[in-house]
Amino acid sequence: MRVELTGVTVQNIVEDISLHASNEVVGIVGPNGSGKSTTLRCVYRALKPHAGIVLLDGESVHKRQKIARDLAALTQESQVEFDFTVAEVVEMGRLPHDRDPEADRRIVADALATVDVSHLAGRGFLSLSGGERQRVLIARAVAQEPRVLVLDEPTNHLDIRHQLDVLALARGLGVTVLTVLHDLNLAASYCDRLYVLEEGRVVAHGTPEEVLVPELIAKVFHVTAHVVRHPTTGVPQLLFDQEVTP
Ligand SMILES: Nc1ncnc2c1ncn2[C@@H]1O[C@H](COP(=O)(O)OP(=O)(O)OP(=O)(O)O)[C@@H](O)[C@H]1O
Repeated sequence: MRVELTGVTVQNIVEDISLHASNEVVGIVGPNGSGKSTTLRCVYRALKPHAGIVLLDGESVHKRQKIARDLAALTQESQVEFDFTVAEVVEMGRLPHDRDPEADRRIVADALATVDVSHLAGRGFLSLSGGERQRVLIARAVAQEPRVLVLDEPTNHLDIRHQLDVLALARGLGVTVLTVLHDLNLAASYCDRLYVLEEGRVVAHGTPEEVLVPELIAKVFHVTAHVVRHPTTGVPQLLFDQEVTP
C-alpha cells in the first residue's frame, strides 16, 4: 500500500512535508523537536494538517473508511489504560476485522510468539516492564495484519536484541513501514530510504548511503561523524566524535 504526504503543514511545527512510502521501510530521522512525531500523527489521523494531504493508495486518510484495518500505529501515545491481560491487548488488534474466533486465536498466538511475549500472555499489561509493554504493543500491531505500519520510535525501552528483532520483524512483514528512529545506525541497517527532518522541514531524503554523510550529520545534528562499512553487511554505519559542533 502506498502512503503519500504532499505539502503537509501543521501550524508552525511542520511545513510543507512531502514524502512517500510504498511496500518498503522508510525511516524519518532528525533532531529532537524537528517534527517527526507530528508528521506521523498526520498519517494515523491523530492530527489533521492545516494544509496538504495524506493519501493511502490515492485516497485521503481523512475520508477512508477502512483505515482502522489497513493501518496500525505504534505511537508515543499508545497506551493501555486498564489492566487487560497481554493476550487481551494483542486480541484488540483483531477488532477492526470481521470476527473469526479460530483464525483470530491462531493469529494472536502467532503474534505473541513472533514478538517473543508468549510467556507473558496471562500477565496484566500494567505489571510489565517498559520493554515488555513495547513488545506487546508491537504484537498487537502485528496481529492487526495491517498494510501500513506506522512506528514512532519502536525501539524505545528495548534491549539491543529486541531492537534488532523488532526492526527485522517490521521489515519481514513485507508491508509499508513508516518509522521514526533516533538511532541512525539502526536506520541505516533496516530502512530502504530515509527522510531527514530539521525544524519541521525535509532537508534530505534518499537511501541511507546517500543521506547519512558527514556533512549532513554535522549540519543537522551538530556532531562529527565518520562513515564506516559494517564488516559483514557492508551497510554504512556512523562513528561519532565526542565533541559536539556549534
Ligand atoms: N500540540 C502542540 N502544541 C504546541 N507545540 C507542539 C505540539 N506538538 C508538538 N509541538 C512542538 O513541535 C515541535 C515538534 O514536535 P514533535 O513531537 O513532532 O518532534 P519530534 O521530532 O518527534 O521530537 P522528539 O525527537 O523529541 O520526539 C516541538 O518543538 C514540540 O514542542
